[in-house]
Amino acid sequence: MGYAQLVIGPAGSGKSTYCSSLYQHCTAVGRRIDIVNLDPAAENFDYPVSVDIRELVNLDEVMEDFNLGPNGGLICCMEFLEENLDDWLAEELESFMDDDYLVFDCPGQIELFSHVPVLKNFVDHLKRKNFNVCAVYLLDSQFITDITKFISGCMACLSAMVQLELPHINILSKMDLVTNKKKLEDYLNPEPQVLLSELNQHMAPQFEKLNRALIELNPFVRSCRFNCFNRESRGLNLDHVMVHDGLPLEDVGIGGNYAPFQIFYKFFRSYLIFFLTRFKI
Ligand SMILES: Nc1nc2c(ncn2[C@@H]2O[C@H](COP(=O)(O)OP(=O)(O)OP(=O)(O)O)[C@@H](O)[C@H]2O)c(=O)[nH]1
Ligand SMILES: [Mg+2]
Repeated sequence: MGYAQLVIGPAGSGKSTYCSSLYQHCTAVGRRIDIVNLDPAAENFDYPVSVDIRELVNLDEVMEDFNLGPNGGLICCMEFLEENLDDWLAEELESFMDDDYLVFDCPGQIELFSHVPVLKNFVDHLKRKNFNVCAVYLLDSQFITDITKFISGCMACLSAMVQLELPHINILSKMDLVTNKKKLEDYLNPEPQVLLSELNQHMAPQFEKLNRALIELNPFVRSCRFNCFNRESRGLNLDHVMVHDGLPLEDVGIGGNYAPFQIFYKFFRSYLIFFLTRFKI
């Protein structure tokens, strides 16, 4: 059985920097990891790249050939990767041993973990190849400067969790940039009622019912738990995020059973759509 970590999160959230810190950490403790670049648009790396999607597909050529912009081009590249899972990727993965630990540095297009099924199919492929996979979701610490930003960041995390159905670890990145550390605890393991009252304070009264429904959604509140990280890796023991090789994942994120999440998520989505159409927001 091999081990894999999918590093995801919005554009610029610090995924590649995190991969590089993880690489340095593992080198320092004498543990081997291999980093796979899955971002066809990436140019510079602070870590040695073991497998590179750019050897399979070239973003500039795709944009030119199909007359696409950078985001459309990237999705097209990822779909090409999906078509080549059984040959190109399978061949690349063959060289890794049973106990190897792979870290996938993913592109930041939010579509990839909201509704485009490419990453999900990619994960399923890894599982079929006997990899034990977890997702590490990075969210920029600027999301905690304001409760409404924080909630939208958490909803994006939840969307990735529900899509990928993987053991999931949330990490707030760039913690060195947080100036007001006083309220940090409130965000790392938030109390639902505190979130609710802050949301109500920051939003117009017509949102109160929606805010309550959101906070009462237990899985949603659970998705709001975060670890901290900055590029000097202070504040997060990086061993913690590699814990899924053998230890119970429930300790670090959400465990394997996603059925309740999906039911809640679907319920919440219909509630949101109903609310938005009913009140013409
Ligand atoms: N201050 C500070 N800046 C950081 C930290 N981590 C990353 N950055 C900066 O944030 C920017 C984006 O970092 P990347 O690691 O390239 O982010 P990414 O998520 O890989 O970006 P994409 O691949 O383009 O989606 C860079 O300028 C980094 O130097 C951190 O811990 N602290
Ligand atoms: Mg990157």
